[in-house]
Amino acid sequence: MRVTVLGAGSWGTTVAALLCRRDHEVLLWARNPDVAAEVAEQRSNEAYLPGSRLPARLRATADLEQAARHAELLVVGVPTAAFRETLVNVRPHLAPWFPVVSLSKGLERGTHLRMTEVIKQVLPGRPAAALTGPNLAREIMSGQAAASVIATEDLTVAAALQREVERGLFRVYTHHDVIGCEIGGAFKNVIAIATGIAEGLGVGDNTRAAVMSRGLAELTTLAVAMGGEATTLAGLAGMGDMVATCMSPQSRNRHVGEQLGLGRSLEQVLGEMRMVAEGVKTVATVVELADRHGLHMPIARTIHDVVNGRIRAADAYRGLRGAVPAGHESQPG
Ligand SMILES: NC(=O)C1=CN([C@@H]2O[C@H](COP(=O)(O)OP(=O)(O)OC[C@H]3O[C@@H](n4cnc5c(N)ncnc54)[C@H](O)[C@@H]3O)[C@@H](O)[C@H]2O)C=CC1
Ligand SMILES: O=C(CO)COP(=O)(O)O
Repeated sequence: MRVTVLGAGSWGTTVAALLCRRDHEVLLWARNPDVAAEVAEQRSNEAYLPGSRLPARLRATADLEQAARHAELLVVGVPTAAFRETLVNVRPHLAPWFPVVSLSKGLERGTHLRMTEVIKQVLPGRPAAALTGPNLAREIMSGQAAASVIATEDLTVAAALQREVERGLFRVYTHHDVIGCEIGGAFKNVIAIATGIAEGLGVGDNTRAAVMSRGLAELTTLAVAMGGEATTLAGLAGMGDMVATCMSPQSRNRHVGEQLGLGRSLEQVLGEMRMVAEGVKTVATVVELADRHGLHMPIARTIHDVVNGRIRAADAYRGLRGAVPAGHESQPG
């Protein structure tokens, strides 16, 4: 099958390399022509996957029209801020009907839409799916075992996509709860910033575990309010991804939080990063959705205040002590 992957960052490039191992004809689109040339000619993408050797059969281009015309399956891995614009630009050149898979973990600013909803708006009539789970790109690129979820309402489509993506130690499960899976993937980035702050402030493991557990309660509450299922958030797309992102020094969101916890400014931290930390933007949408649904979300609201400079990270830590548990636990005094 001819597969086009849009976005030659760490995750888009990794998924493109994975798909080559499935014997697909994969074309990777990079916005930056230098990155496309490096992938095509040197078999590397040093800015995003330093030290990794890419498959010889992986092709790359900076020509979006060529990338769109190649596709019999479209995989979109640009940051969420560029997601709609990228789809609008490929739309005139796509053949009809084939499915579109989102790799991106975030929510659209302003509209509050999930990425599969953006796909359905811009490319109506096509099956839209999300590939999500605890999938730190560098580990998967180096061939370590990992599990992921392909989420789409139609399980026949999900099973077909599972067959196209799964390979070797990269195990793919199907899921019908697209809302739960996408909210989990987007919201865990916010909780990773919170655990990063805790890390930077030098707190203990108990505290980080508390932030993660209460964070899981928040993302479950929001997903259910939006029509998702609570059990989804207990799986790979919720707890699994949250644990990987909150614990791993490879996570960009956790890194942002850690640097804030060390007393640095958001501008400084983001200014030094070439890669995206989606949680920084997602948190505003999460708070707006919490307001719309009347949900108490102390961790998300606190991180929102930090990101907007209303409170310092050190004060956020004190604020996080007020995190109100959901379910059977009662509020601490
Ligand atoms: N890196 C990872 O381990 C994982 C990332 N993701 C998600 O995948 C998405 C992409 O992340 P990464 O590849 O890690 O990001 P990255 O920061 O490594 O790369 C982003 C890529 O998008 C390109 N880009 C940025 N703005 C653009 C625009 N306006 N138009 C077109 N291209 C643009 C950049 O040039 C770069 O090639 C994010 O939503 C992220 O949350 C999901 C799972 C794992
Ligand atoms: O989504 C990810 C792992 O599943 C990657 O997390 P970061 O974007 O924080 O690096």
